[in-house]
Amino acid sequence: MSQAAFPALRLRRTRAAAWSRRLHAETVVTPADLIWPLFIVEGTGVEEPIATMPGVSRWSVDLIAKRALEARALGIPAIALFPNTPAGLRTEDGREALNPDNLMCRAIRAIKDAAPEIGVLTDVALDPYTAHGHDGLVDAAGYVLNDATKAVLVDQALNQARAGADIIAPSDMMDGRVTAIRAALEADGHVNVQIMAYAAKYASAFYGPFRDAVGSRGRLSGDKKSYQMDPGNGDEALREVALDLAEGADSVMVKPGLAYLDIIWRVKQAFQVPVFAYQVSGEYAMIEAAVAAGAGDRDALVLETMTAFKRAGCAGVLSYHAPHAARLLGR
Ligand SMILES: NCC(=O)CCC(=O)O
Ligand SMILES: [Mg+2]
Repeated sequence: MSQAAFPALRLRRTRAAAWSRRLHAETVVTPADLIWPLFIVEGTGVEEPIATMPGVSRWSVDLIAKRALEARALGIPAIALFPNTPAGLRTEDGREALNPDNLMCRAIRAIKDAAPEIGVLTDVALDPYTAHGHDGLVDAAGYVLNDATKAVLVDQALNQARAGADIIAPSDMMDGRVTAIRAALEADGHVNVQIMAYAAKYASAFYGPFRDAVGSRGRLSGDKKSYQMDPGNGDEALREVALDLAEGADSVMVKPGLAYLDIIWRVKQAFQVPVFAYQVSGEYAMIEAAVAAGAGDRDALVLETMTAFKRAGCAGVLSYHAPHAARLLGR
């Protein structure tokens, strides 16, 4: 294709006026692109601020229902739930994950009562329930067992679906769990419950504040490198995504977000499926730290990062800044 040369071609011409910039925008973010992750804690009327995530709190079940109403008012289609399980209920086998009256299930029911039109995404992994802070069952040497964990995750997913979850999101990185969860959901009648697989989840340093939020930081022995991915690996991410899609995932996630835009792009180009990014706790904290230091403007940083995720190919973004972004976008 031949194109004009300067001065016939001036790329600044279409940037000169605001109306024209809007007209030529290639990427548009709306509140419908957002999923809002929320932390749940026991009690009534409880809001517990999370020190490493200024502006983010844990909420008791009654107040979580209010957040769902807030999401609805802001045009946010879905929320994601993460429980801070009381210390006394954390065990080696994480069995509280299977309790039909656990914090997660009570929160799902409260949200479905208050705002049934809001999608509820639930995390499948054992880390908020285990005494050792790992996502699965560990053997005597501290290795996270794949197949034994997978069996528990299936029961955890069913427990969530029976409470009313709309999207089951396995974040554990065990091999083969999507097949097993899909089969169990079908057999139990949950044919329209979706699976969003955390397909390419990296062993990242950006999860620190999240571990504070769910209370697993001090517990974690060792690291998660035997199940989460090496940050240097890109081809392997495509294999992870291919496997989860073949197993029946409806959508896939790349996590963390901003440092992995190339992975999002490669996944979208290779598979043309719905890809979601998780802008994780450490990314949230970085933006807030920049704002607190006077080094950046929150509104601009939030909107620019959201736009970057969409440009890279995302169908949507899980972000702790979701309500803030929705407020900005709804103006
Ligand atoms: N399974 C969910 C997460 O691990 C979230 C991590 C974060 O926000 O840092
Ligand atoms: Mg996998």
